[in-house]
Order: sequence, then C-alpha cells, then structure tokens
Amino acid sequence: MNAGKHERARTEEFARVSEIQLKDVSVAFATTGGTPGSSEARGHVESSEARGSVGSSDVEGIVGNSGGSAKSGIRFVLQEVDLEVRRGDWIAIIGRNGSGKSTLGRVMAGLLPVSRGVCERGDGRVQLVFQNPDAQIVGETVWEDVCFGLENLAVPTEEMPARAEAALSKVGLLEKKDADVSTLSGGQKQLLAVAGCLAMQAEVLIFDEATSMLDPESRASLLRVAADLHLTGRTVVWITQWMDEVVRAERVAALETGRVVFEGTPEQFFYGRDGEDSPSDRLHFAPPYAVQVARALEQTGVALRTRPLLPEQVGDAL
Ligand SMILES: Nc1ncnc2c1ncn2[C@@H]1O[C@H](COP(=O)(O)OP(=O)(O)OP(=O)(O)O)[C@@H](O)[C@H]1O
Repeated sequence: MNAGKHERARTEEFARVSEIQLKDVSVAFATTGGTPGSSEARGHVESSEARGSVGSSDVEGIVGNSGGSAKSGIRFVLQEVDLEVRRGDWIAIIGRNGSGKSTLGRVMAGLLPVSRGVCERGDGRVQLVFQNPDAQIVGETVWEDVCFGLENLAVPTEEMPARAEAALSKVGLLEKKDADVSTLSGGQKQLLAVAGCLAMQAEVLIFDEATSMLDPESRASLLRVAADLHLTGRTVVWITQWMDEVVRAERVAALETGRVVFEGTPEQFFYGRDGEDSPSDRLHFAPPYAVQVARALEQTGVALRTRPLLPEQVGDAL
C-alpha cells in the first residue's frame, strides 16, 4: 500500500471509531481587530447549527497563519493541543479562567476554525450547550424552541413532532411543551438546550460550564441527564471548573494557558500515577470531598483498598 493510500485507510478507520481528533491544534486571536472581509478570518462564526452566540468580541480568529510564534496583534490561546475524543467517551476539560476551555469546545464543535493543525470529526453531529441558559433560547415556547434546530436542518415537517416529543421527554420537559420559555428556571432552560441538541440527533454533546449558573438541584438534574445520555451511547465533553463534576468523567484533560498539561483518568488526576504527586495538587485544584477524606485517612495510617472519588465509594475503600 503506498503512503497516500495507507494514510487514507488510517483516516477512514479513525473516522469509524472516533468522533473528534485534534492534532497539533493551535488557535490564535487577533488582538487589534482581524482582517475584515477576508474569508480566512472567521473567529466569530455564525453557524445555522449554533444555538447561542459564539464570541462577541470585535476581534477575529486567524486561519491559515502558519507562523509559529505570536507576533504583534496575534495571540495564541490554544497551542499544540493533541486530544482524541472517542465515541461514547465522557471527557472532562478543566482549567482556570482564560485557559482556553471554551475555545477548545468551540473548535471541537466546528464553530471556530483552527489556525494550525488538524481537527477531524467523525460522522456524528456535535452540539454545544453554553454556560448562559438565556444565550441559547430562540423560541418563545418550549415547543418552538426545540423545533427551531429542526427547521434549520430542514427536517420534514411531518417528522418534527415525534423528534421534538422524544427529545423533550428525554430531559423531562414534555409536560412543559406549551410553556413560555420566560417561565422556565435556568436549569430547565439548560435542559431545553439539551433537548434541542437531542432533537437534532447530536451524537456528541459539549457542555461548556453548563452548570455554572445553576442552583445545586438544577446542576444535579443536568448531570443526571448527561449521565443518562452517556449511558445510552452519547459522547459527552464536560467543560467545568467543579472538581466534583470531574469525578463523573472517564477521562480528564487539564488546560493551562492553552496547553494540555494533564490527560488521564480522574483517579490519576487526584491521586497521581505510580506514586507521583497528585496532578490536581500540582495544578492547584482542590480535590473533591471523598478524595480529601481518603487522603486524610491514609495520613493517619489507614490502608485503603481502593481510591474513592465519590462519597459513596469511601465505605468500600475501607
Ligand atoms: N473572540 C476572542 N477574541 C480574542 N480573544 C479571545 C476570544 N475568545 C477568547 N479569547 C481569549 O482567549 C483566552 C481563552 O479564552 P476561553 O474563553 O477559551 O477560556 P476559558 O478557559 O473558557 O475561560 P472561562 O473559564 O473564563 O470561560 C482568553 O484569554 C480570552 O480572553
């Protein structure tokens, strides 16, 4: 097989098994206003599939800039990111404010072009749920809102009711289908956004700090819905700063100033690999309660059988 064929076969194989692969991806933003009118400057991407606003600043993403270093007026906010999200994964993306989490989420969703590197997506539809519940509501009623994406996708009218109903029922909002969206709580609005994604048959859901404006009960219910979707085969990318949400993930990628500085399991993140220091300590993320209890027990000489991440796992570890 010649090199070209081999590469194509590998790519096809990849597209079957995987949803998103980022290889050497960098994203730059112009800091002094982009290149208006240039087809290559599309940092503020309007997509018919985007539910909500993507970036509101007057600067624009730079595409096709093959230069490696930041020059005057251009700032790289993601650099050399290699990350693979496989079908059915639940990956948490964490990092401080400004570390590049949302930018990464938007790149994964295809809403933001990369300046350098390759971003490959498999066949599945990728949808984003944004932080601000109000940013992604477009309909006046729950029903209208969930149908909005379907209209954009030109789904035949006769197919819409079944798809909208199934999606609303999945998130527990079917009874509210005629409600005015202004009467929904923040948590219900986020669930409505998820329903919109489901109606559009999203395979990959990217939650961009989607719980950060919610009360504890709404947070828990959004997490439950995400966990349920994951169980039924959806891929979940969960961007967060909450460490007790990180433990729900199968994998964690930590960003620091636009670079991936850790990738591994939550257990490896909070407890360290093979005796190494805990990456969460090194990166100054306070571990969740169960991890703190486990560490305190170990310090008093208690040998634990497992490394608990959730409160309900502490008993089993003793
Ligand atoms: N459209 C834009 N134009 C210019 N700079 C941008 C733009 N969007 C983001 N940035 C900058 O890129 C960096 C990364 O931003 P990003 O929103 O991805 O970080 P984040 O980790 O999601 O932060 P937060 O937790 O505050 O949402 C920040 O310094 C931000 O100011």
